[in-house]
Amino acid sequence: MQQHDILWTPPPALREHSQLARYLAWLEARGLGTFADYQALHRWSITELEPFWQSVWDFCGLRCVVPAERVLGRREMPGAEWFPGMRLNFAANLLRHGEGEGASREAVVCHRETGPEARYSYGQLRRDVGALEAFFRRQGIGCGDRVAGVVTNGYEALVAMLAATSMGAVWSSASPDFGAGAILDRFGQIAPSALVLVNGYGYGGKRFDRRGEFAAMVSALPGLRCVVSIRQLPELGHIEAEGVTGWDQALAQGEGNAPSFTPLPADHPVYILYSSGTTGKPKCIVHGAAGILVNHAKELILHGDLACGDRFMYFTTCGWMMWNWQASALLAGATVITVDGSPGHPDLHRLWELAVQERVTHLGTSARFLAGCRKEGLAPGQRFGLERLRLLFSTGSPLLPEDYDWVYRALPGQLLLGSIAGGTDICGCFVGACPLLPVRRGEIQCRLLGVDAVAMDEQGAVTDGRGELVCRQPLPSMPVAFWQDDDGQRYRAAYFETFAGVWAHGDFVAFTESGGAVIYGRSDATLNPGGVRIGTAEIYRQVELEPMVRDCLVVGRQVDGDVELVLLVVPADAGGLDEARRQALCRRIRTGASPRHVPRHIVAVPDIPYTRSGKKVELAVARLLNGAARADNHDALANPRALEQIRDCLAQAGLLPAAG
Ligand SMILES: CC(=O)CC(=O)O
Repeated sequence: MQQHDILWTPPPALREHSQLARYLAWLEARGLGTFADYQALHRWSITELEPFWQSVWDFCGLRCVVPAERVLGRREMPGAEWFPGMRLNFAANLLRHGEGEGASREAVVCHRETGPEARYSYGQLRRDVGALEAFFRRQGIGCGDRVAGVVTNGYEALVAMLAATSMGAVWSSASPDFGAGAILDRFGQIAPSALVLVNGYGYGGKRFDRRGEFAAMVSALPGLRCVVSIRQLPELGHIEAEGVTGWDQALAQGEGNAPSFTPLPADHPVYILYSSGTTGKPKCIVHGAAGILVNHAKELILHGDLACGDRFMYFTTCGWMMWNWQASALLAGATVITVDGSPGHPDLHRLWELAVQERVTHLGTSARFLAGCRKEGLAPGQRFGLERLRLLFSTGSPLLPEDYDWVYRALPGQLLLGSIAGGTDICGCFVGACPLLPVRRGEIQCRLLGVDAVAMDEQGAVTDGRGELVCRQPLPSMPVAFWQDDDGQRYRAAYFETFAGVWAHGDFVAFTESGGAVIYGRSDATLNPGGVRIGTAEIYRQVELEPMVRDCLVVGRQVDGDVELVLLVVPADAGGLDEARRQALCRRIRTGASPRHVPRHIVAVPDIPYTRSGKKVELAVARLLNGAARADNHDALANPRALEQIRDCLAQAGLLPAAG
């Protein structure tokens, strides 16, 4: 199989009846345009930004109380002004399908490691949102306050977010497996007035009691006016701290109240998300209501072909923006199936089994999970059928061509594999899935509608080759601000310093002739041996195919004004890394990529460090290798010990600079 070979073509049913096909007919019927193909539609969407985004709003039936005076006021970046004059409520839009007969439709199904599954209708969800909002208001929480959650991916997290955003409070969440330090690094900056907390969580068949640490954390957040505690571990009591109310009690106190759905300006903050914070305190990224709504409607309804009656399950934690994305599936009237704990417990079949049991139509996971399934030789299609699955999303890191092959070998051929990429910064995607385009091996299908993305070389010229992923025009879901960044200096520094006036995302990318995209890794981790720019994913693509390798990471070591590549490898077995294996790895890299990609050093290590949302931590290792005394923020890592182990291995290999 070659890179870019077609693995899937849209069947006639999608070409005629998908939401995107209906949208095309809708545009034509309204005289907005007739488009021969997706590329023509995309061109229109970036040349006519205002009619395009208005058409998404209208086609998806989004609601506002006062319409906008126009779609775009100021259009310069940073600072583009979306939907000036509009007044709307975010939660009202997510719950709009729960009205009238919609009340009985299933809204949320929760699968937990720590208890039986639970099902909730849209009617129940609305009632609980109204009750929790009323409870919050009685505690003096209101518009503009921050409501923070340390919660698992389940029903309570959705209720709390909707209750907060219904009254105009800002929702921000972390996952309970974060260390208390990592949570305080985040919430300590935004000073929440309310905190919703679990007493512990289950992961991989084990139960983790977090009451002691979380009680201490409550004391370290002085602005709190109320704390709601969830007995995620039902055999344990609530967190013992001042002002704690149990979840059921809080709902009982507010029972009988409907959500207020307070109308607010388009840029009113709804979410605060965080950068990974591996090299310092996480940045607090503030997202606005209308921007998230219209962008998620586009991504989920048009690109994801999600509709009322569909069943949507994304494996995520509340510490990753894919949770916020998943919540927006309610916008389409879909049923959201939440899963907590480990995707690999009791084994890697868990997600596939749940997908069958819950008749899931849209399943989302990470490239790492799919690679794990390939390596284990799973064949979920043969084992479970999975005929209802229409779309499989993958993100978190670039999906290997071999994993495209695995998907179309091991899963039913009808499904669209939607590799998507963007991130926390836009709480969405620049490139991703399209039901009207073929899926090509190793390639993300397209630039999304309304996204004017190109690759730029280091001089700021658009290139057909590999370059920095930039977005040349504003997107509604670009952040409205960073928290406590009144002059916008940190915001500008994060995206607008590489090239003036355009958003540089920090990914290293190439767009293909057919309009698809291949991501080669983070651009700040690109390697420059002999002046040739190499994306880290180009090397992972080769190395991770070797059965002898369980995991790997590559970084550049500065030597005499040049860079030499250092490959860290976690061997898959007790065989370690002898000379024959090293040579085999080098051979594969040389033939699969190029001689330039071959590492100068290969070092065996016990583990590779990951962020809490599952990304390899290249920068912290590079800093270590190039003389930083210590990585800045161990709390940001899922497995901080890995960094210490790597330091020891690098020292043993004589690769660390002499102290002093
Ligand atoms: C959509 C994404 O890009 C998600 C991520 O990888 O963080």
